[in-house]
Amino acid sequence: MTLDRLSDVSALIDAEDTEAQEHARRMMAALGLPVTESGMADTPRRLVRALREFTAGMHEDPARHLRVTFPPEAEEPGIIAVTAVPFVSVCEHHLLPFTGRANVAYVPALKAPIVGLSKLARLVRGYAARPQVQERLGEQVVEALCTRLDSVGAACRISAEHSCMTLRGARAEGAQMATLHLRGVFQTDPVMRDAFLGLDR
Ligand SMILES: Nc1nc2c(ncn2[C@@H]2O[C@H](COP(=O)(O)OP(=O)(O)OP(=O)(O)O)[C@@H](O)[C@H]2O)c(=O)[nH]1
Ligand SMILES: [Zn+2]
Repeated sequence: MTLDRLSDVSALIDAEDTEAQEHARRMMAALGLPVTESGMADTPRRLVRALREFTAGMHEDPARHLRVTFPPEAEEPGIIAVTAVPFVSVCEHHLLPFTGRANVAYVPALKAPIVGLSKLARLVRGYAARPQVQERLGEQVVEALCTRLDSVGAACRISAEHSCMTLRGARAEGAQMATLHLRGVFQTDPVMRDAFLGLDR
């Protein structure tokens, strides 16, 4: 098959997922869902595709985005941050989506290279595109900023709504999970920590 058309690519992905679609169809049937009715006949395929989309980052290294760097623009690097980065993830317990926003910051070492702004957003969204728990997501973001960049500190604050808690189970509608990960100067210097926490106020 020549992959010169989007529909060809689509067909190839579906062919690879035949087994998953069959399992999805059986699961739905076992749940008593009317999977043979015309409206739902294509639902196993859509379900598998949706899960593929939510977990597309599983086999990639999101920290690769930090490889493209620029020379520093300022003598005193200070805090470099992106706030309100939106992301979608799926909790590893239920495979149900959780959606939220992250504030991400790092402080480059003196004269250390910096990264483009979008790479911080790509980092968050890349780690989010996996079965996750929010704690690990925040941890992975600061770990990457500390180990892949020449930085003296990194921070990540996430606020997210977990549909497994808000739409089912506890049904705590509107409840948000908040996590905060601080490393380096953000941990040792209260002024830096407060500056980070005050970024979107
Ligand atoms: N700490 C943490 N917990 C999460 C996250 N996402 C989902 N959970 C929780 O994972 C837990 C799984 O608990 P279980 O008791 O095994 O699952 P459950 O029977 O579906 O529990 P309920 O959701 O209380 O109905 C639930 O309390 C979820 O709220 C996350 O990112 N971090
Ligand atoms: Zn869950």
